[in-house]
Amino acid sequence: MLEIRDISFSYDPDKPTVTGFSLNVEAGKHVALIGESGSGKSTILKLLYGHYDLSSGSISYKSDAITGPKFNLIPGDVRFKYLAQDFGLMPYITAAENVGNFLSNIYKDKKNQRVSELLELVEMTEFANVKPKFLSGGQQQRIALAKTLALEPEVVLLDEPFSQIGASLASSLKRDLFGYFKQNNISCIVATHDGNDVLAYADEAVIMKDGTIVETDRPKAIYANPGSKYIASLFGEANEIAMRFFSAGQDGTRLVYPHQLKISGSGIRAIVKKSYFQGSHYLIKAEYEAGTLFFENRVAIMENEGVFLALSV
Ligand SMILES: Nc1ncnc2c1ncn2[C@@H]1O[C@H](COP(=O)(O)OP(=O)(O)OP(=O)(O)O)[C@@H](O)[C@H]1O
Repeated sequence: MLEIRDISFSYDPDKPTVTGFSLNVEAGKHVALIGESGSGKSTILKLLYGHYDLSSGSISYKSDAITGPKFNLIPGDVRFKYLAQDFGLMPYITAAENVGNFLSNIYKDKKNQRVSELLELVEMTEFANVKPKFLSGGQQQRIALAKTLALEPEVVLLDEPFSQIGASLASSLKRDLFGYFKQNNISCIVATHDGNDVLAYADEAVIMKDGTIVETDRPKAIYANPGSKYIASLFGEANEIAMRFFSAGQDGTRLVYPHQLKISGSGIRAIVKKSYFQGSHYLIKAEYEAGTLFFENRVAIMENEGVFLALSV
């Protein structure tokens, strides 16, 4: 088990970057670190890979301490693999050579077989002999993912691993990749600013803000009951609407996703401002008494048309 106990770290002594972060990750579990840009996700992954020395707290894997550059010349536990946002590929050797770069040349057949298997996993077989400098950003990212897995790590640390990969390929790649991790009992920690990236695949979601954990639970539980507008907005547009709009005299606010509002005969009066095509539906931006809100509708609505909105659940 990977145990992260109350760790703190700062790049600048006057400004803490990560404070009091604790997490346990069991073998084969998938954890998603989700948070806005600058919330400290990449820093956590780098600390887990021993890139920096902790200010306080401890990290251990199967009871071995993970320490920073003060204690090690080369960062990283050999059982871990870290995929940074900049991929770290070598530009002048082919995609296949990059993937097999860390594999031993003694068993050539075994090496070639492993490289082919990994290229197939990331759907890059046809680009095996192409150098990364001739590949697109998304293709390079897929090669980097394959390279990360070459040495059969026990724990993978992935920083925004799908950021450059188009939506259609990303969904099949995610299915294959997370399936592969489960099959091989590989623990995985993924940093992302988009909760939707990992809703289907993470066993646990850790929501980060300003270097601390604001919520941790199963993704389904967090999505259903987001706790704050910040958390809800990590899964897309979210409305925070005063309870009085739903029930006269009630205090407080309620977080409502756009798909939870529908046009009705009565309810919140709103004036439509814009309709955004989303494929299967339109996301409609409207103004109401308390500001702006978003709801979903099957068809576009004319600007300045008045509607009444009610909860669809
Ligand atoms: N090498 C560095 N030196 C100084 N400050 C840094 C360094 N790297 C990151 N920071 C700062 O630390 C904070 C956390 O950054 P970090 O990269 O961990 O956030 P993040 O959540 O991964 O963001 P993103 O989603 O944009 O990658 C930010 O305020 C950032 O500006």
